[in-house]
Amino acid sequence: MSGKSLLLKVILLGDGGVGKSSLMNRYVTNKFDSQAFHTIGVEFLNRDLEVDGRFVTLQIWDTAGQERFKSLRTPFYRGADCCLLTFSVDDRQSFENLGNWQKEFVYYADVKDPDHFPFVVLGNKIDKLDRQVTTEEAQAWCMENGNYPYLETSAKDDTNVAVAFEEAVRQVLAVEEQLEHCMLGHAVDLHSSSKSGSSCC
Ligand SMILES: Nc1nc2c(ncn2[C@@H]2O[C@H](COP(=O)(O)OP(=O)(O)OP(=O)(O)O)[C@@H](O)[C@H]2O)c(=O)[nH]1
Ligand SMILES: [Mg+2]
Repeated sequence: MSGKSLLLKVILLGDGGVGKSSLMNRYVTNKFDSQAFHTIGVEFLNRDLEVDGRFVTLQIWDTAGQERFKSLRTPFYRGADCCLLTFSVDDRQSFENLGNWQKEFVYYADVKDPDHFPFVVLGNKIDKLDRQVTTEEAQAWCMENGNYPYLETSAKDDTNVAVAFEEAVRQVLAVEEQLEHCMLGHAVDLHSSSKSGSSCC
């Protein structure tokens, strides 16, 4: 892989047991453990990938979703480029907690511009038959809370797992391109005599 790889930090958040560790392990090691233990604190794994011609090293941070580990996970939110808000489609409470996870992230990561931060929402365990959250409800939540991309995954069956992490990279690159575009706009403005130029950021 090229030495010009971009390092991106993505963080997986969501209730205990929704499958964050399973998604990370499926993506990085292509393994699934049906008896996985709860995470304590945080763990991270790297994977190199290419998205739309850009070489990226994805540093995936997997956090402990159980409430008792809050103080162990929150110090690691800073510097994240993307946040994957994860719930399990067979666990309604985990879906209803998405807003709390979003708020916890924004607060502890000290996100300056939450409206433009790249969040991606994952509904995991779609292999399960006893669904408690419909695709439409999840899509509606994403639309109302920041127009976030929504993907349904199964770490068990390896459904959409790579697609989800690639979408995270796309979201980060899109924000980056927007910023570059704005900076270019300002640079042009500096040399422009027009005072009515519009700005995008
Ligand atoms: N059927 C099914 N089970 C899954 C899937 N993903 C994870 N699991 C199972 O759900 C349980 C919890 O998965 P974990 O990956 O440990 O969940 P977690 O979100 O990391 O939980 P914490 O570390 O406590 O925050 C384990 O028994 C997994 O095997 C999935 O896509 N389908
Ligand atoms: Mg875990």
